[in-house]
Amino acid sequence: MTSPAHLRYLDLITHSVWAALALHVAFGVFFALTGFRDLALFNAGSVALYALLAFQLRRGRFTVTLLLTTVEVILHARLALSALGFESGFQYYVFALIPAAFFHPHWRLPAKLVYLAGIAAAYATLDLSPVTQAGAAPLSPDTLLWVRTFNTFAAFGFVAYVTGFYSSVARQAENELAQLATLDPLTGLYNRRHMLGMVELELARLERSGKPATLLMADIDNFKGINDQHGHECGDLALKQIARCLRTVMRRQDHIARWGGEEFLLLLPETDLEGARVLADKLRARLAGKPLNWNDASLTFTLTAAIAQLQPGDDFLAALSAVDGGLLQGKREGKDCVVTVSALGEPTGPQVARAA
Ligand SMILES: Nc1nc2c(ncn2[C@@H]2O[C@H](COP(=O)(O)OP(=O)(O)OP(=O)(O)O)[C@@H](O)[C@H]2O)c(=O)[nH]1
Repeated sequence: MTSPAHLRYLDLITHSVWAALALHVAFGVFFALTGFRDLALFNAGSVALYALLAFQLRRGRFTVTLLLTTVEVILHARLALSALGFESGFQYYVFALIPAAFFHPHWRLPAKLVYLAGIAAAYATLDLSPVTQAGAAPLSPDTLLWVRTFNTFAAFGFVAYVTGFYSSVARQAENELAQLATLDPLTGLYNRRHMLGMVELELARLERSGKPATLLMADIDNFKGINDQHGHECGDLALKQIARCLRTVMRRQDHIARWGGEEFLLLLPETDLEGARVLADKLRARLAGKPLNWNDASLTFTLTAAIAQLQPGDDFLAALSAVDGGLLQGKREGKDCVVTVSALGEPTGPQVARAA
């Protein structure tokens, strides 16, 4: 039973118990100094309770902790209000119990609603009782103002802490979801779906600006042999390193995705064929210069690439199939080379270049 939600809640409850302990020490001293002996004694009992709860929380018993805390908060509020009156603001702490119960990771909604009804009823008895309204021995107006202000800030502070805690959890979860939706989990590069969105955007830009963009498809040579000889774990590590390598060579505005197993698609905005060829050679040189050390072996990689320039009005799928065809041609002609094709699929210029 150690799900992330469980661990998060345990964190929250642990911080809250320590905060409650500190608060009760402070109030214990205050009540002792102002002559409220009963309240000081109750605080001493509360400090002992919170110390015990902090200790047993290590075993993850947060339901017991929440229920005992609830009883303590309500009894304490009752006692303090009976002594000092409703104006002292000790009832505010009851509100701080609401988020603590609603974020409980194992309680279902009906349990939360029952709990909520229970603390609402307890609050109503505090609110409606003449004893807790008046208080037996009210403080001086100045002291009362200080106590109420302090209680307001402490209770609001707690609610703000819980809300902030869970809003940062929600933000983190959103970021993780966004990453899952856009990134390839192994290499951290864009996934195919996100790349299609980027392509759409770049094509729209290309239509407006008229500046060329180039598509570059790269495939690692003989990758099957890496898996077969050194295992899948080595293959995965190699892919990660290759992805890092490719990314360091590209410009910031270039886009790269893991298109398939050991196949990468790059979209290079404002880059013509000549620029793409230079980049492809840089990629090949960088790969050659970055061997992967695996056990006693030093593994070097080569890639075959195909490039096609996109003009305004070009169809992306046709260009994609053109670079796919270019790749096949490069593989047939010995790999470790760059093949230039037109977006319509006909080879243009020097078809296969090997200079690194
Ligand atoms: N470790 C690992 N291997 C992968 C992954 N995705 C694809 N592969 C492997 O990549 C290899 C691709 O094999 P092929 O398509 O024959 O390509 P190749 O061996 O690179 O041959 P050429 O492309 O002709 O040079 C297969 O063994 C796949 O299992 C991955 O995520 N991790």
